[in-house]
Amino acid sequence: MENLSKKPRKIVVKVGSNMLTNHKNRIMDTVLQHLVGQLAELYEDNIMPILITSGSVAAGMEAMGRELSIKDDAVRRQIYSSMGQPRLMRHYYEIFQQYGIRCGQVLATKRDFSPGKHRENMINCYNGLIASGIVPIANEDDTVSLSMSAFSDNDELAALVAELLEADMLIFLTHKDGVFNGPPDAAHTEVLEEVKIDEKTEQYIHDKGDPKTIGRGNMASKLKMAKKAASKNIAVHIANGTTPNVLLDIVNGKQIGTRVMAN
Ligand SMILES: Nc1ncnc2c1ncn2[C@@H]1O[C@H](COP(=O)(O)OP(=O)(O)O)[C@@H](O)[C@H]1O
Ligand SMILES: N[C@@H](CCC(=O)OP(=O)(O)O)C(=O)O
Repeated sequence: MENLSKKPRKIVVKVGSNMLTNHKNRIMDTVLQHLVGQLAELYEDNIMPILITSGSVAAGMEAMGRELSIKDDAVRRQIYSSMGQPRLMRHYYEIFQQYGIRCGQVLATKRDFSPGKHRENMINCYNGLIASGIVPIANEDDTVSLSMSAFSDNDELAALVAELLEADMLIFLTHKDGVFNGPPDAAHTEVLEEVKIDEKTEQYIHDKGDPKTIGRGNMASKLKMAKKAASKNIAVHIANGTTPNVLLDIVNGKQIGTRVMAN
């Protein structure tokens, strides 16, 4: 069992689209309530959560349906995320408000992390929010991201933010219980408790994610980004976001999901 000698003060939590949506691709308010309830508990314990959330495209599809007259896939994503992002934020804003906690939105493209003025600007923004007691909620700015300035997915955004802020912990919450040693839904496979950064993890990846789903990442990208952050001495975990109290249990050192560790 992990034994944290002191509790982390800054935790980046990344939430994937598949965890937030049901099989009809509708955002599940109960999942958001459970998530924000735990973030609020951390906040009250003087641990600042920084939330990286996917789900804008899903929230846009929920409102528009899939029947857009526009056929270009890139433009369709722009339209869905443009409509969906404020809907997603409304959910978060209202739930955080129930706990008396303020939250603010940070949308970024990869250019915002390039060294120099952009990066400084990003750091100032996060530090300003954190110093003001406002929980940052980040997503990729899908409406303006061009492929050359796009993150591979929000797993990359989460790792970059964790590094940028020198976070103590990075937690990827997804809809699987962690990294499995084979196809996650097969009877004989189980969750790996630990993965080391120099371990050959390709062998564990069963597929590249379901192309029909609305997210963009997959377990391969999560592992790559998890290893990158772990190599910078950030404690990294991958776990199922719908497991009761998963965040609080991880922070309190309980073995849950997969921990990605430096060697
Ligand atoms: N070894 C593995 N362990 C866990 N999940 C895996 C593995 N190999 C492939 N996957 C797939 O990776 C997907 C998780 O990534 P994804 O759906 O993109 O999550 P998110 O929306 O949280 O970013 C799951 O659908 C799962 O089927
Ligand atoms: N930025 C997109 C999500 C992109 C993404 O990385 O999705 P996911 O693989 O579900 O974390 C959105 O808000 O819909």
